[in-house]
Amino acid sequence: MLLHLVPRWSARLFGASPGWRRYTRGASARLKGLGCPRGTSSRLACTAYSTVAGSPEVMLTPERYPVERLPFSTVSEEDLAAFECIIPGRVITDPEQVQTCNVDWLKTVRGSSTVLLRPQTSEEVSQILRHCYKRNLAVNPQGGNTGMVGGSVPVFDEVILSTALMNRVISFHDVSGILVCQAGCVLEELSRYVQERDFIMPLDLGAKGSCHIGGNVATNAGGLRFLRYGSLRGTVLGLEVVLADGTILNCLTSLRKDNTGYDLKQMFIGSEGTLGVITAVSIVCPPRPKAVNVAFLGRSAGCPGFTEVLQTFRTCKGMLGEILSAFEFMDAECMQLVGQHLHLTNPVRAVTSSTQEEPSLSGDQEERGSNSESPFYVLVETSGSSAGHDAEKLTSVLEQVLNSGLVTDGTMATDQRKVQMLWALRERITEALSRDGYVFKYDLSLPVERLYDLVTDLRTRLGPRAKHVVGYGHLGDGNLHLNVTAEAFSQELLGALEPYVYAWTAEQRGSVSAEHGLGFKKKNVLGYSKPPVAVKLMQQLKAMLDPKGILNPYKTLPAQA
Ligand SMILES: O=C(O)CC[C@@H](O)C(=O)O
Ligand SMILES: [Zn+2]
Repeated sequence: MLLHLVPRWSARLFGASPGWRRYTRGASARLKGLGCPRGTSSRLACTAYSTVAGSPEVMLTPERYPVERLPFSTVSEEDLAAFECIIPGRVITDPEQVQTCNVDWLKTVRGSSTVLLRPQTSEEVSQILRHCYKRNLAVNPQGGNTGMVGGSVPVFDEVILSTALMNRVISFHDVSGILVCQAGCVLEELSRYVQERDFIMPLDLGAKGSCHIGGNVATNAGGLRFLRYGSLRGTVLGLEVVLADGTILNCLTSLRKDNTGYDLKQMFIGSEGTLGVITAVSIVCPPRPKAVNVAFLGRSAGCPGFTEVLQTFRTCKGMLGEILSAFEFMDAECMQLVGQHLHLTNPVRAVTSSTQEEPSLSGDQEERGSNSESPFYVLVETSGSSAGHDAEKLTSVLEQVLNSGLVTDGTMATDQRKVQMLWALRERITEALSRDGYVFKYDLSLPVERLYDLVTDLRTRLGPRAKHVVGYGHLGDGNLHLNVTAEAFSQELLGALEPYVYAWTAEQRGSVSAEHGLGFKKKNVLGYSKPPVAVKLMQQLKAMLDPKGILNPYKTLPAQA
């Protein structure tokens, strides 16, 4: 039986944690002896949570959204027989198994496909697409199904083409760090594989336990290491892609420099399976940092300024230079939600008296802070090659931000387990939000100085209609994750959010999708971030590469008038 798991976000509760330090303002003189080398920079792998099967029914996408089925063929017995010839025993029609792949992990969209195909090779993908193309059957390529915008599941009855069994590492070069693998390799497994060889993957996401590298590339996923290692557009060196008509495009080179003609792979990176099916990836992996340190910082209430968060970022950039590997932020409502739904402990929450021990700080705790909730928290990570040197640098930053009053509380972790615990607070916000109710998600690029204004603006605009309006994200990349929760989906709330959020973003010359792509849910708002000429060119490219429009229809591009 096929068990499709929803994302395995990094998990674990805080427990007693000797070996990490808490800092409060004024404690900087005691910042000493930090910086044990860490064996790895990956966060905790964790238990998967519930499967879709057995959960309450998700509304069918065409019932919730205005979308018309395009005139594709429907899968016949003859088609199933043809698929069975291509991939014997890997044509899944059991409704329960297919159902899992019809629903996105956020449980917000649901297609009605009746068939799931599980090829193992590019040749098999090619034969499947050749058949679908001839028969005018629509295809939904699917990786780990961890997307946020409804791009990874069918809208109607598209054939689901899963990369789950395409999970072989093809080669790894231990001098260059170049990894070549099939598209269905799970990111966390690749991370483990390259770490054993003293490298790391250039990207890391909360969904690493389920997402596939092919899906990461197809959506141009950003994630938690973007600040340091940049976009997949830079780290992916080559791709193998099967085109809509079944042609195999082999651009799976491993060259760092190749200036011969157009860089075709870039067209498929971020195309969300609408231009071709990525079947293999060549990617350059950075050397594994010998030391990773994480500081988690907060501020006491009464100084709610986002300005101080920005100044802290500026200080970190200036003082940490090339070893700064992440600068993430979250607001107090996020912290409240990870506490409420996941029982994670706030490591810098101030307490009212010395009798209120925080178990997570029972080790070498420094000093208590004031007795209030911080309006913002930041997570700063350094990754470098010299443990002592890196810790010294981060310690100086902490001294600086504490002494200047930019932050009032902080904790620093040097060993892997504590680092993972701090990261869990940030990585598991998505999970906490989805336990809070229906989530309206926005993933925006904005000028950093305006990054939080939209959150406060929306709190006023929405009032009690929203349960929570939260802001968090990759501040170092100018990327805000604005999430609004409500008891249930509501057209009225959606109407209050959209197009308002998009128009606001466009006014700042931001992007309506910083890293999640457009998928099904955001395809009609592309025009807020791209001029009409660009949209038209994209539509022409789509028509050229997929003239029948069978690849991931209803996604990424607005329907042509
Ligand atoms: O759930 C979200 O809105 C963001 C998910 C992910 O991109 C993250 O950075 O945690
Ligand atoms: Zn993100």
